[in-house]
Amino acid sequence: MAVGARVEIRNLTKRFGSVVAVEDTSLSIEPGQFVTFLGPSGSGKTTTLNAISGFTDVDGGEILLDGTSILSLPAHKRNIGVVFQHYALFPHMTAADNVAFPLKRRRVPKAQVREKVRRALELVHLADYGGRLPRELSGGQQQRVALARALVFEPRLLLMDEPLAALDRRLRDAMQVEIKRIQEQLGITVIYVTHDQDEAMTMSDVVAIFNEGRIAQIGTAADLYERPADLFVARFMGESNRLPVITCDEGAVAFAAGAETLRLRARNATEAGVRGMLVVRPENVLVGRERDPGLDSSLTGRIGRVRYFGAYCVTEVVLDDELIVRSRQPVEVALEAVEGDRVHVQWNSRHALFLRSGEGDQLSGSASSFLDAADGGAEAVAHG
Ligand SMILES: Nc1ncnc2c1ncn2[C@@H]1O[C@H](COP(=O)(O)OP(=O)(O)OP(=O)(O)O)[C@@H](O)[C@H]1O
Repeated sequence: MAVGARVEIRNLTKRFGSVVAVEDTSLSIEPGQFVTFLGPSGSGKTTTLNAISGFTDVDGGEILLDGTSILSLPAHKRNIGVVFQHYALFPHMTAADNVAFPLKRRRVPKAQVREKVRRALELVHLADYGGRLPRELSGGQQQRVALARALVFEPRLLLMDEPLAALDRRLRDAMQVEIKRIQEQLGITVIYVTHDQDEAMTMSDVVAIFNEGRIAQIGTAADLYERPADLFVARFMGESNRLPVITCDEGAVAFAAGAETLRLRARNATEAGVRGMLVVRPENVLVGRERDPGLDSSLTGRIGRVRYFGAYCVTEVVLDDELIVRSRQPVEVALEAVEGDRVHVQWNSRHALFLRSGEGDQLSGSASSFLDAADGGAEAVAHG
């Protein structure tokens, strides 16, 4: 059985002309870990992956596999399995011949090739499909052949670049489970690139959030969701309500609600006068006709759009200055309300996090948008 490789990236830098695709990035990956690179388009995920696989050269830094530099080795000598979004199978070769290809290139004796190909196809549940051409296989089956081909030479590290992006939702869910099963069965290290935060959250031991060629934060899905290091991570991981605020003193921020300035609690606010956002997840926001004495933070507004999703409801509350706060609650908990009803939006301050504005954040006064979803997620930011 293969055992996973340890991967060490130190101060990696890669430029394409004047574009800095990866900037001074460092990362340590433990043997057998499943690490996902998540981030917006153009943030450097693929370039980092390609630097590891050897498909791209680098301008600076070091990449070590089990303590040994691999940068001077050509891609095919690194012994790393790679799967891309587009299966890249040879169309004129059967599934079995496709899987055999890396072994033949490594001059593995014929008798061993047959046995290894059989085992690899079995691993991806395609034992009976070896004789088919790629065009005679579904998208999901082709991707499984690509996976078998990447695993057949028993690499200790597998790189996957959006391998499921071309598949439909149901097939993608099934393949996520398959990939996890295979990774756990083999014990190999996996680095996985995706745009899809659900995929990242369900599959990974560790998620690295990329932003403009750097890693903004690395941690478990729960770390990133519950303790985002900055506004970029908070916005990228899940949905969030974000209220533009300014800190007033320890544990409190000021929020301009129309003509009024309200004081809201924010445990992690320290010195006064810092601009930023108060971040509260929609699942921690309750909407009620009365103030709930158990919740220490409250704003008033009018019911906007209410959407029903079967298991839960999303209620939008429009504040006086036309900002929207969104609440997501199980249907039986959600307030039955009609558009225009006057209500309280409330939360417990232990669920509110103050995050200072960074250079890239939009903070154009109180009318700035403060509610959005991650890349490709739900809609809508500012109201009106
Ligand atoms: N071969 C190339 N030539 C020129 N610029 C490139 C090349 N490859 C990548 N870049 C640029 O480098 C930056 C990082 O690209 P990269 O493909 O690593 O991002 P990504 O996070 O993988 O994006 P996506 O999710 O869209 O694949 C981008 O600005 C991109 O335009």
